[in-house]
Amino acid sequence: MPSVVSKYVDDTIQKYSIPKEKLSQGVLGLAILLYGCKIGYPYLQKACSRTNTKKSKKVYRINSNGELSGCSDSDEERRMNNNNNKLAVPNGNVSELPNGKKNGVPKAPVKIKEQGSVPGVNKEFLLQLQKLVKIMIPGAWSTEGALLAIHTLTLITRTFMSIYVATMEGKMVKFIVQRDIRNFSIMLLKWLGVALPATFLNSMIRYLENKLALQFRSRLVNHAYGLYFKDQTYYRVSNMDGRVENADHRLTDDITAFTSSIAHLYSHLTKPLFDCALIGLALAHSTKKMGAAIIPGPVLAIAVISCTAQILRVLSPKFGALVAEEADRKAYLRSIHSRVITNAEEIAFYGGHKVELTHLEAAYQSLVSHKNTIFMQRLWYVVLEQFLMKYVWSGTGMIMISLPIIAGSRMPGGADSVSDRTQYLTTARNLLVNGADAVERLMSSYKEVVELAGYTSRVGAMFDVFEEVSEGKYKKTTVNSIKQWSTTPSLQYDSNGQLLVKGIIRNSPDGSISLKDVPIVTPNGDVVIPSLTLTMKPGNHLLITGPNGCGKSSLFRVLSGLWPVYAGELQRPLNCSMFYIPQRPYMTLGSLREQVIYPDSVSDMKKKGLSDTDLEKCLARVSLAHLVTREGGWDAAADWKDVLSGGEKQRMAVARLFYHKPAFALLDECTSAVSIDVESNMYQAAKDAGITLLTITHRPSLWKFHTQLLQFDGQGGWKLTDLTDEQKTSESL
Ligand SMILES: Nc1ncnc2c1ncn2[C@@H]1O[C@H](COP(=O)(O)OP(=O)(O)OP(=O)(O)O)[C@@H](O)[C@H]1O
Repeated sequence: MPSVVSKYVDDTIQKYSIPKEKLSQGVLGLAILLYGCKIGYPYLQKACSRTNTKKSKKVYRINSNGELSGCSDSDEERRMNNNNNKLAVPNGNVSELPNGKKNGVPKAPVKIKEQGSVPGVNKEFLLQLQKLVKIMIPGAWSTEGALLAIHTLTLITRTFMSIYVATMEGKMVKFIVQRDIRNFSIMLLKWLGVALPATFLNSMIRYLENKLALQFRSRLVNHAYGLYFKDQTYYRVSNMDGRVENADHRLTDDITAFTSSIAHLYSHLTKPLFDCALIGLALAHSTKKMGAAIIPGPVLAIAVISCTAQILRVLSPKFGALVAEEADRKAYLRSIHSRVITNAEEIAFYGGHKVELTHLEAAYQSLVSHKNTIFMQRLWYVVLEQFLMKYVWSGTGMIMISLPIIAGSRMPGGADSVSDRTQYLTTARNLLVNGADAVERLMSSYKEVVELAGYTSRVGAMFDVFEEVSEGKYKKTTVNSIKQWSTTPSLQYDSNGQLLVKGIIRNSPDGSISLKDVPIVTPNGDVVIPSLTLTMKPGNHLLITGPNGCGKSSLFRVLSGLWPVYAGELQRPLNCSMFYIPQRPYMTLGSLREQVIYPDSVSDMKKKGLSDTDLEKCLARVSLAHLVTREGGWDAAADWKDVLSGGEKQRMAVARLFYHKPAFALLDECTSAVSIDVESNMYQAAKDAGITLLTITHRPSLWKFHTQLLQFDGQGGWKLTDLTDEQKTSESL
């Protein structure tokens, strides 16, 4: 491959009659040009380090005018100490309650940002980018590697074509001035002949850029989904950890923006670099042909480019941080929309549309005000950029191309006829326009690089959090006061006050569930129960009671592995031996069949050798057999969340129990909307199927199906007793 490229370069040099001995001078010009870029580079670095000196825990707030403003650590600390105004937004972030209204509209929530660096072009950005590139391009022989190679080749070919066209135009003008109609006509035909491949190449560049972006996106999305759906990470990211808010937005919009940005930047950076190099050579050749010295022109250009780069460096806004903040606010607005859609019925019953509207308006206003800030900053930056790059550079270009004409005639061997000068001027002007365009694109790419840093920071941070969370490393801002009994000696904290996961989880040898000195601790760090010790053997049906918020459901979360075992030892059978049914039943997408077999797929069902007749029996046990005819058969698909009533959804969830037949059923008030007679039938059927019940309930009618009673007192205490026949019958009454 390199030999092909070098042969092509050699051929081209020969074709454009660039004398080989003069090549070194061209390369010198290029080196000076690159040196200019090197001068510009510290500008990037300094800009970043300036940004990074502001690493402090920055708090953004929306003031009463809906504008964005920052406040210092001390401001934030003060607010952190004042917990009265706090509310936890759904994703676990801490927000400030609207403590005042302006025109009846509450202030938008104030988000406390994770401590860390502000996105910018720095070492962290390069490391994150490197990590992401490794995911997007797994190897040189991958599809992405091949696409990248073709893309690069297309970009180089396009540059050669631009030089060729510029030279042709120069010759055409020369033939016009010489009144040489024959040669002019031949040249015109050649020029038209080149137009077709040139336009194809332009379109190809755009096609390859889009194709690359999509290919990168697919790689990242596959990698992200792999992490997100590994070990219940999707649950832990939003419940146990507070660093990634609105993971849905990061998985969709942010990944798309990142991949489009990087694919665009690749062509936006590489093509101008090729352009600069090859156009520099061609310009040097034209200048030499005029018999003028090569050096003064490029030196002048480098000096001007360096100066303008310095000016732009000092005055450039922090686009990376602005873009990251914009993505944050978009994600927040989207999450509020999703809440309205998810809870539409409840909101409609309450007539809560005014409150929801004010939340939406506040979130939208916060996004609009931030966008206005960006537009404003861009306005002034683009004015400056355009002035420097269009006018200052054009003036410099005029001087550059006039120098050989003014000085050329005095040099021995310089071409000096009017037609030669015209040809030189046209070629040089075209080359210079292309070259200036390339340098302008390089300079303006800085803005895009900084924006890319914003997306990289969001996508990279998301992957880091996914990886850490799947390893059980959580970080969450805890604002609740730790309850008194949290000083349990078994809990261990690290130097940052984060709880350490020190408990042991083992497979149970005899198929029972047992806890030994296991505390129940919420993701906020609250210790709900300091230490719990009990054993549940198959056939021992356990009833769990206690006041609201005492930790009943939390016990199930620990048993299912959603919450960590911070201390002690948990022995449990394999996860497939336990089946959890929540109070709010979940209906999946798909057919009626898929509702019963969830979370199995139809192919899992076939592998198990089960048929629709078996499923019908499952439905019959929860008195739902009529659903098959009512809904139009097993393949009927609907939005089951809306189609089924509350009680029907709960019964459907219990029907899954009869399909999966686990050893233990963890029933969390899962029949609260089911009539008492059907509920009793379901419990009896479950026991008859050999399923051991662990039931959380406030209904006395269910006591008779159990053998043991676990009572929480709401103060961290608990009591485990056997249920006597007398208790069962008296409580059932
Ligand atoms: N995801 C969470 N993040 C932080 N705290 C939580 C979370 N889930 C539950 N908690 C807290 O843990 C405590 C116990 O909650 P749990 O759901 O176990 O109560 P419960 O006994 O099942 O109550 P109820 O009878 O009302 O269902 C409560 O104080 C609750 O606020």
